[in-house]
Amino acid sequence: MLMTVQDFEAAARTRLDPVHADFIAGGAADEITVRANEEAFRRLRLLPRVLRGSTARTPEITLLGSRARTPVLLSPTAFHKLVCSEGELATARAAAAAGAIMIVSMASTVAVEAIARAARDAGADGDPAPLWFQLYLQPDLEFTEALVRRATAAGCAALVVTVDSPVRGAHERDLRNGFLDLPDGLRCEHMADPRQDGRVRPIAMSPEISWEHLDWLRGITSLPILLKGVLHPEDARLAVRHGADGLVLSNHGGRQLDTVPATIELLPEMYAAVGGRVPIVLDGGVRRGTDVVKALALGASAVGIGRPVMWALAEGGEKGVRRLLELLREEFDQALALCGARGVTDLGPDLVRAPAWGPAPPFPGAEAVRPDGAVS
Ligand SMILES: Cc1cc2nc3c(=O)[nH]c(=O)nc-3n(C[C@H](O)[C@H](O)[C@H](O)COP(=O)(O)O)c2cc1C
Ligand SMILES: CCCCCCC(=O)C(=O)O
Repeated sequence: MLMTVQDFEAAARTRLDPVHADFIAGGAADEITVRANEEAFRRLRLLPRVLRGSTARTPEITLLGSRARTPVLLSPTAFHKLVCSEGELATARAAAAAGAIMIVSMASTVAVEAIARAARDAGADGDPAPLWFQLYLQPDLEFTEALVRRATAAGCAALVVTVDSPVRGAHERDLRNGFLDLPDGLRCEHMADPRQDGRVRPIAMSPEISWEHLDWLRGITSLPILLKGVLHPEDARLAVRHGADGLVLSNHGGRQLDTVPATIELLPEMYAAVGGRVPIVLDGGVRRGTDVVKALALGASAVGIGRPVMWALAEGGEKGVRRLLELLREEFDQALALCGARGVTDLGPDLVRAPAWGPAPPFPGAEAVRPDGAVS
């Protein structure tokens, strides 16, 4: 029985080609950050309030003009057809049914126009949350602009610009497995270049990209822009100054620079840096409803999930992703109730306890300073 995100991971592993399972689960280099993301959530403790007389609870949020029935977003993940023949169409239908914002990856294996149609059709009797579109800014600005226009025309309500990828992270599992390209028959639909008879270009991850490119993007679109992958508080301040409307506090699920901190550990500092001026979406290691509560309590406006969506899609296609989103909603609702909260606005940092780090051990050979300041 599929009761937890972990169950989805185990079930997906039995269905997936092991090379593809590694592509999804893997991260950069020693995968220290991959593990850190989940471990950091596990280390945090919740301190609930009692006797609050709360009855109706609502998980709803409005984020940069997008209304959603859950604070759990689908972070952008590439190549859904690798794990399910319907690919992003299945994911979009499930997200629409759950009223969850789906961030379409620029590296999707279905075009954004078709994804948007699937979401609209699936959400017809409900209230589908809008799609957002993720972008790697390409040095070829004409191509980038055309893609922004396409996503906008398809109805995407925000742009999520991934900024943590001046080069690709060292995905050592993929290198060992020889997984260097999509299998025949699959392609990144958005990289087909109309100026070159539909030839599919590689996605450029370019160290040339700078704040000037963001300024350029700000000038060509009125959609809200979120920057995904800002980790340094000074960059968060710069992002606000350059007109970003939101941040996705993300370390790319540990797939770019290994050994960066867990995102949940960085959240209080990032929240302080932006001072509530723009919303923060956090992703990386969110696996439980209690993780959602912890992130929102520490200042996130919403959270994103990456790998769990791929596992659910591999396990059960559209139905699998629907079940995943439902189980996270149930867990989140139960955690809210147990915290004595009615909704996201009742959550604050007073509900979270972090373990004390304790004093760092002295460097080998360094003089030890005693608590009274004396040097031994
Ligand atoms: C298989 C896979 C593909 C991904 N593709 C993209 C992508 O195309 N663009 C992007 O910005 N991030 C991508 N990411 C990163 C996710 O958006 C997200 O930051 C990360 O998965 C969150 O961590 P989690 O997997 O622990 O939930 C990908 C992650 C995975 C696992
Ligand atoms: C060269 C294609 C890269 C697609 C982007 C996928 C991604 O971000 C990942 O983490 O994997």
